[in-house]
Amino acid sequence: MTKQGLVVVPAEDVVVAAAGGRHLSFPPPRTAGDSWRKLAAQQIDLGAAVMGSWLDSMKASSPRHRLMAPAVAAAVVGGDAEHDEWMEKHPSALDRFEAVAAAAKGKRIIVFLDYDGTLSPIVEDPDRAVMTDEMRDAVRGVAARFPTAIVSGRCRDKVFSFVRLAELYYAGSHGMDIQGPITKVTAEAEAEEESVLCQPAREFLPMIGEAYAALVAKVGDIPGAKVENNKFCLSVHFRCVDEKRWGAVAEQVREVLRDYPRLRLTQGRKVLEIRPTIKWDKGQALEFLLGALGFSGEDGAGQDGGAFPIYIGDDRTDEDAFRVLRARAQGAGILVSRFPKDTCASFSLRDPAEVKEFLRKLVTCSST
Ligand SMILES: O=P(O)(O)OC[C@H]1O[C@H](O[C@H]2O[C@H](CO)[C@@H](O)[C@H](O)[C@H]2O)[C@H](O)[C@@H](O)[C@@H]1O
Repeated sequence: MTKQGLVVVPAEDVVVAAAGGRHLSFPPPRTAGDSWRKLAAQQIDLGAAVMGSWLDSMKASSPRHRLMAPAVAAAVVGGDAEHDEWMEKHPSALDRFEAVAAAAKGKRIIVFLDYDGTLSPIVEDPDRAVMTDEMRDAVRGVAARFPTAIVSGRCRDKVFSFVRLAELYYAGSHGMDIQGPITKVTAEAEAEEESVLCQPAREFLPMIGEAYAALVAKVGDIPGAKVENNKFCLSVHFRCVDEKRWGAVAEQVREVLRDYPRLRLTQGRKVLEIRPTIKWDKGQALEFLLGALGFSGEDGAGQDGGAFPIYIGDDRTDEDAFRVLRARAQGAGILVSRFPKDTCASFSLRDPAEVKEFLRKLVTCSST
């Protein structure tokens, strides 16, 4: 974006010049230093030095928007060399499309799509994160050819109201609420439950409801703060809160969590996420869905020549799914990001517009 000779750089999404694709191996090598181990520490520490670490974590993942000239922007993120190096490890999935298609040949492609920041751009108001008709067409096209799932932190009904495609699988609440495609039969009210495939955190529903009420009461007075009920998890948004008051948000959330030791905190893009302590995340949801589609097991063996899962996501919570793909040495994890980030994904795309282009290419290549 250009404004009076300056580049408006959301530092959360610091932009550096895109490097061309000049990458050879498939999948590309893992980020140096196994930085995914650091990502495993994404659960925010509730122990000593809690407030400092919460706030540091909130700031580190959500730097302020800044106005910068391109050269300054490059300097801030370590210059083009750092970006080039990162792009070598996580090349553009568009530039490497042929390599991805070749690796998938003879296998069953299964597509997993995160919602916010992947199918819709990040916006200030979570209720307005709509998807364009063009994106919907692209997803519809993919779903007509390959099993396709939306895997989102949002509650399943909410994300369905944005996507509005009955033929997809939906894994809402960070994978804790999985539903299969809605058919004519399951569309009938009483049969809807039959399309629910997995809800491992059901027993937490009353507790989540209580914690939601407590959070609304606690952070409701902080201007800009917003609590979103995602059914099996909760989001406390601080995107619109003055940075000086982020500490107050963290403090209030911590107070509520003190009363609920069976709930834990993770962090997304300018959002604190409260969820049950069960070992279930987007990675487990990915494994569950692969199994439901007949591709369980480490080698992804099953029908046809095995599975080739493609997972596209932009957030820390998507790393759980990228890690599963790495561990299974299967498919392709694609991070949506404009700038270098620690990730277990093999490839990258810059933004939802590139995601749309990638999905369209998948459709075209499967039709030829
Ligand atoms: O797993 P996702 O589908 O990516 O959901 C993660 C969270 O996304 C939403 O929040 C994010 O997007 C909002 C709209 O662009 C933005 O305002 C917010 O700052 C982002 O964190 C959603 O509202 C959350 O409930 C999800 O957990």
